[in-house]
Amino acid sequence: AGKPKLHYFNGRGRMESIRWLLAAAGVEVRRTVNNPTFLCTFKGGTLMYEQVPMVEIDGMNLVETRAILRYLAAKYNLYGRNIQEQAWIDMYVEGLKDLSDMIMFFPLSLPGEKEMNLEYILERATTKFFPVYEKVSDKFYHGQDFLVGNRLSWADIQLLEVILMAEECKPSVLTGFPLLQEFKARISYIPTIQKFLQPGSQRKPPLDESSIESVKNIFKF
Ligand SMILES: N[C@@H](CCC(=O)N[C@@H](CS(=O)(=O)O)C(=O)NCC(=O)O)C(=O)O
Repeated sequence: AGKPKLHYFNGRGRMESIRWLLAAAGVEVRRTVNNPTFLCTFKGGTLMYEQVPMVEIDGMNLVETRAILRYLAAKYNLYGRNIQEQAWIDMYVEGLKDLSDMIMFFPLSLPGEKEMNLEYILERATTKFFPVYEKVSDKFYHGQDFLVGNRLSWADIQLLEVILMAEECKPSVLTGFPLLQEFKARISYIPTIQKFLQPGSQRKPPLDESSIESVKNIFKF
């Protein structure tokens, strides 16, 4: 089967977690189609909700970010060995989605709300979410290196992505979470992930003012 083809604008947004998962699985992608008129080129039913992200893979035009992520996690053996492990992975990735959504939409904050929103993000990250993963990490001292089933899964990849997003908000955000600091170092050195973290990979930079304008123009909001 050919390489997956990603359809999205040339920025992070909802597609970034998909790029992470494909990169961690060592899957090369065909060039991302980020032509601002792409929504129009798919009229007529081949783009289910006429929305992106859309990933062309295995003869399908997959849409809906969570559906795409689940398909890729299962396809590349990153979704647990059984339904119990899958449930643990789901609990971790859905909790992480709540935090990553806050950070993803932060650049779109109204001018007078940026400081308040950032404060809320950091408070949620350090009091609600990171303590959960720090506690889970405690088992790392019992010979386990990963969140679920003692092997790399979608949950580990998503946690690393969100840790780096939170550090972009506040570089010292992991102070007080020594096990998460070790987790970050360990997962970052997995060869496929280490390559994705190098310049020149498919990884996108945080949204800046100019890319926000282009997103608003493409999606008319
Ligand atoms: N639930 C969908 C939402 C997708 C979505 O809203 N996509 C936006 C682009 S973005 O918000 O992800 O940048 C879009 O295509 N909007 C165009 C439209 O809705 O017509 C998902 O998770 O994939």
